[in-house]
Amino acid sequence: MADAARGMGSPSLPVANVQALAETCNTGVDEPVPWRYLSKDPTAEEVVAADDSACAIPVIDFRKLLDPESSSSECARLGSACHHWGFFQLINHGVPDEVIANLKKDVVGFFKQPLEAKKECAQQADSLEGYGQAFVVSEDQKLDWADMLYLIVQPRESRDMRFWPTRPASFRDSVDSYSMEASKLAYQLLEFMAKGVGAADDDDDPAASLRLQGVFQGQVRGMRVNYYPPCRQAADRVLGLSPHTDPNGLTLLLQMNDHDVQGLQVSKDGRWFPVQALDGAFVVNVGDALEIVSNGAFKSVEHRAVIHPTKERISAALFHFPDQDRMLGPLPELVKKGDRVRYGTRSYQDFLKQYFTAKLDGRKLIESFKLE
Ligand SMILES: O=C(O)CCC(=O)C(=O)O
Ligand SMILES: [Fe+2]
Repeated sequence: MADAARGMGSPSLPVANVQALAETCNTGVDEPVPWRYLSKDPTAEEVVAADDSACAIPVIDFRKLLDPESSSSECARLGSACHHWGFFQLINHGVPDEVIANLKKDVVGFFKQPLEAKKECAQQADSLEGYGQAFVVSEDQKLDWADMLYLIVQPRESRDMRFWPTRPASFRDSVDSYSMEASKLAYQLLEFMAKGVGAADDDDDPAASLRLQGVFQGQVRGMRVNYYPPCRQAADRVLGLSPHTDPNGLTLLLQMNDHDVQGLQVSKDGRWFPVQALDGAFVVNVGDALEIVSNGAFKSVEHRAVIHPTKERISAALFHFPDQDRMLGPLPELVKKGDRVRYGTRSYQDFLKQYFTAKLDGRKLIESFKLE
């Protein structure tokens, strides 16, 4: 069931461990950053000032979504955020602080271990699951300044425990609780997102919500923990994650460090908007699959991660995949009255395979779904 989401059959070419490389480069006097990591040209791009709050991605209050008094106006804000930004921050989401704190503690603890200990969870030759790097498909491709730990976390029966750390001792329990809670939240969010589309005459069309939730219910969740080491010499020339869209439906992202180190940037109108992740909030984004099923009402937007010169950053992305054994196309319930069907219908498994093997820039793959 989870093979396509594991990147099975589409492994990444082996490259250096970036945390170890960064230690050498950051401490060595004359240790240059290898050219393959110098992918960014700071003079050729526009980045909006981080402190300009008027430009920030919208903040959605989950409590207001639940409250009948405020639900419909907050749903409309949610729909608008998903359409115009493809991103929002979610506050008052109800995932217990303790569950998040335990995940953070154990994820940080995992990356603190010596390289040899982390390598006990190393990727194997046939998939992307485990500790390593992703999306390296050619020997001359530019590389990301990051390591990752990628695990299929739900449903339980699709877990491959070979890749799950045993240290810190509570790591597995923490990921189990977190992935359960966050998956429940994502399922509830989908209901409000369907309402936010306003596809039916009646905004509260339960058929649209149920249909959208049905695409994701009980399906695969993958958690990718990104470790971005600092880069003293060339922070403005390297990228932690190069511009991409997520191939799944909905992504819930948690920053593991406090707000003093930020790194996520979202593309809008040709400019990069830095995200100031709020402590305890989720950064939520729409992936390719959700853009397709919503017939473009929600946008899967390009984003990237930049690097701090002196401080590490860690984030955990929980990817919610749609049913991998079915064809993916716009849901009739989500095609607005009077609108045309804007995306084709194709095998989602083939889509994922292409995503994992081709390293297509930005929105190239999702654009290929669009009908003229
Ligand atoms: O680290 C971040 O802020 C972004 C992570 C991300 O985009 C991903 O894992 O797909
Ligand atoms: Fe992403």
